[in-house]
Amino acid sequence: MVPKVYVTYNQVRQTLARDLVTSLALSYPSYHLTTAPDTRRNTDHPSPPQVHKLCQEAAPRILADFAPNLIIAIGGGGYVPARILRSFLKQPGSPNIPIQAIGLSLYESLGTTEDAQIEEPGTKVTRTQWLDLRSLEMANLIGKNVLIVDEVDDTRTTLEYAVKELEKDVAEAAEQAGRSGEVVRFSVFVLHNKDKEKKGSLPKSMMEERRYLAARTTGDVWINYPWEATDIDEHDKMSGQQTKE
Ligand SMILES: O=P(O)(O)OC[C@H]1O[C@H](OP(=O)(O)OP(=O)(O)O)[C@H](O)[C@@H]1O
Ligand SMILES: Nc1nc2[nH]cnc2c(=O)[nH]1
Repeated sequence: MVPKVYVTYNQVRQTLARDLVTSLALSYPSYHLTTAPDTRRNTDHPSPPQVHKLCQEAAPRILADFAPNLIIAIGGGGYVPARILRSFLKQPGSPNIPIQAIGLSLYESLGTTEDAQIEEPGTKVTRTQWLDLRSLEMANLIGKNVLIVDEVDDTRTTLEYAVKELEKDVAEAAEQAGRSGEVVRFSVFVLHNKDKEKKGSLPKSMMEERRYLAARTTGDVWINYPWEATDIDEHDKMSGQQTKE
């Protein structure tokens, strides 16, 4: 059998860039030419057990400090971490913490980059699903603790939108119920927070009261989560390579 050799688009791009710089350097010897650092070159491939363990590790702090009565998962990326987390937050003798979902979308694969896995941020957050805050169950939330879960905090645009809009809607619902003095205490959990300049921001009180928790802080790398993989064996291979590196 002929062995398969995998060459990624990034390797091809890097090789072409290096060759171009070499030939330009020959033509323009008095210039110092070099390839610019490619911040998008790096990708991360957390494995399913790694994702599981990030949730497990965060659960005691979430229970102790946030004590959530409800989890709101930001779909699609927040669904899986929220569900895993629920198992670790389950207390003997108490029911599971319910999960509600909101659907927000900022990133799309436009198919314009060479690396089809890396998506481009859009310019605005689109609501694809929202909560009915006038419902009886939601009215029960007034005065309670709500944990918002997403998988990644990149530019923070999505989280800013989610927190702002939820706070606004909950305040309206509380007013309508004649309970405007009672607030909902929102906290945030993400698997990964990228250490970069953020476009969005979260309420000062949330940060000061440490109601924001990221299981890991990473560089500005594109993270390929296992639930997005269309070839899980390939994803598994990439995770394995990273673990060895
Ligand atoms: O910090 P930000 O720059 O806002 O990016 C983070 C958001 O981007 C992704 O969502 P996406 O818009 O891709 O939707 P999806 O979860 O349905 O894929 C991810 O799930 C976060 O919600
Ligand atoms: N899957 C994934 N979605 C994102 N949305 C914003 N940043 C990321 C990322 O690094 N990975």
